[in-house]
Formats: sequence, structure tokens, C-alpha cells
Amino acid sequence: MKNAIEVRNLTKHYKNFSLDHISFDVPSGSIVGLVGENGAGKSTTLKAILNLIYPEEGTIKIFGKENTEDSLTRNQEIGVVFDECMFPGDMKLEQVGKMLSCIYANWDQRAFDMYQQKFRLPLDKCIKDFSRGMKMKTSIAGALSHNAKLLILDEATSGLDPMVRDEILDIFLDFIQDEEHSVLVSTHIISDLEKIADYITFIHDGKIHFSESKDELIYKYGIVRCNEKEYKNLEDKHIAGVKRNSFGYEVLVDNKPELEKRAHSFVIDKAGIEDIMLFMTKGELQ
Ligand SMILES: Nc1ncnc2c1ncn2[C@@H]1O[C@H](COP(=O)(O)OP(=O)(O)OP(=O)(O)O)[C@@H](O)[C@H]1O
Repeated sequence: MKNAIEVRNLTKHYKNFSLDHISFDVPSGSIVGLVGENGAGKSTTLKAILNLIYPEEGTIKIFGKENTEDSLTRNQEIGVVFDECMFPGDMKLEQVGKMLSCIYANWDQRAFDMYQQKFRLPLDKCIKDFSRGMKMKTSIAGALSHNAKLLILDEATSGLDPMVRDEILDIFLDFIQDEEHSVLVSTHIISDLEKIADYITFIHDGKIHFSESKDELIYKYGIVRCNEKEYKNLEDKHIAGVKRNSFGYEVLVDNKPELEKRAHSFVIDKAGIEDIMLFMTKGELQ
């Protein structure tokens, strides 16, 4: 499988923060969710991929080419949505369409009109008078209307109600159906990723904790609820996080299928993506 994006050893230093040699891929035809707490480095990573900031170290390849090459052509193939609407506030949708048609060689006005109707966006109001949700929908409509092969979305569904979010998630799923299209999305809404992501990349404090297939994560991680003796019998190398409470131990392990095959007295529960992130960062063992 080819990669739409390859990030290797990306490093960027700010005062009091470093994005520290991060590496991950966005395979073609997939949706990759970039997750992490506030200030973890998600937007910095996306900005570096989009050439908006310049890293001190590392390489980024988009469609197999280093992102210093031919960025004008390449940007035509990327649809971008940030958490703020970038269009001038005094424009109406018709003017936004005209502006984007001058920027994108493959601008598809029919697709933009279709999204305007689907998202019920008003034609008679200026962007500055749109609600936050309307602004986000306008940005998403623009990103989806120039035949992009890659969508890069930074908190694009924040501020949208659950019904609209669901509608947009389905659009993203349709977008990747032909294996040529890919999506990299940063979000705090983990349930959205549980629905659509093929891979999850977890950044914590500027470092990658994991970048793996979502199904594999859910298959292999489990939460063991046990007493101290049982906890001490678990193999250290499979323990990814521990929480102690008045009932005993809750332990995140990465060998759930193996433990389930053996005889044991403790309970093993499924671990969701959010559990895995919380155990890894807030557990006693990190
Ligand atoms: N231009 C800048 N100058 C100095 N520090 C910066 C700059 N841009 C980002 N940072 C710092 O880099 C760190 C990571 O920020 P970033 O916006 O990448 O986080 P994030 O994971 O996207 O967070 P959030 O979920 O809150 O959007 C933060 O500590 C932030 O203050």
C-alpha cells in the first residue's frame, strides 16, 4: 500500500515545547486520526505537513514527494480545514465559490452548490454572520469541492451538532472509498474516530506514543481488574498503564487475547481508544 503522507523524525522546537522526532504514515485509502491532549503538538504537526512552519529536523513526503518540491501543484490536491474559518467575513457563499474557483484548477462549482444545499447554508448572509457550525460546514464544503486527493482537517468537526457531525463523517468515509483518497484528521472527539478511523496516531507532549491500526489497538489492549497478587503475576512488558483504587488494580495490558486463553481469576474488559490514552498518560506507569 502506498502512503499519501510519510512523516519521519519531524522535530520542531518552541520555547517550552518540542515536537520530538515524530514519525507516522497516512496510507492511501485510509483515515488516520491524530489524537492527544491540548498542546500535545497536533496542530504543529499538521502545519509542518502543510509547509506553514519549518521544522528543524525530519522529512515529510506527500504522495511520495518531499514537501519542499512543487508545493503549488501539490496544494491543489489537498483539501484543508482548520478549526477557524479562513474565508473573508464580508463575503457571501457565491463570492467564496468565485474566489476558490480562481485558486483551484479543478474547482467543482456543482459540488460546492450541492454541499451548500446539503448543509443548508444561507446564500444571503455574510460569512461573519454565520454560526460557528455554518462556518465549519463552509470550510468543509470548500475542501471537498476541488477534487482533492487528501484531506487534512484540524478539529474540523468541533462545534458541530451530533447529527451534522455524523453526516460529515459519512462524507469522509465516502471520500476514501476508491483507495486513492486519504484523510488525516486531528480531533478530541474520540467517538468520531471510533466510527471512521483506520489508524490512530497518539501524540503526548510532543512524542508519538503509538501509531497503529484502530482494530489492532482494540483487539490487543484490555483492562485487567485484579488484586495485588494477580497484578504482580502480570508480565511487566505487557503492562502499558496502571491505576490503583480501593478495590484493587486496573491494569492496561497489550496482550488481551493471550491472557484470555489462559486460566485466570481476574476480569479482562475491552479497552476503548480513550481508555488507552488515559491509562498511558494518567496511569502510574507511563
Ligand atoms: N508559534 C508558536 N510559538 C511558540 N509556541 C508555539 C507556537 N505554536 C505552537 N506553540 C506551542 O506548541 C505546543 C503545541 O501546540 P499545538 O497547537 O500543536 O497543540 P495541539 O495538540 O494542536 O493542541 P490543541 O488540542 O489545544 O489544539 C503548545 O505548547 C503551544 O503553545
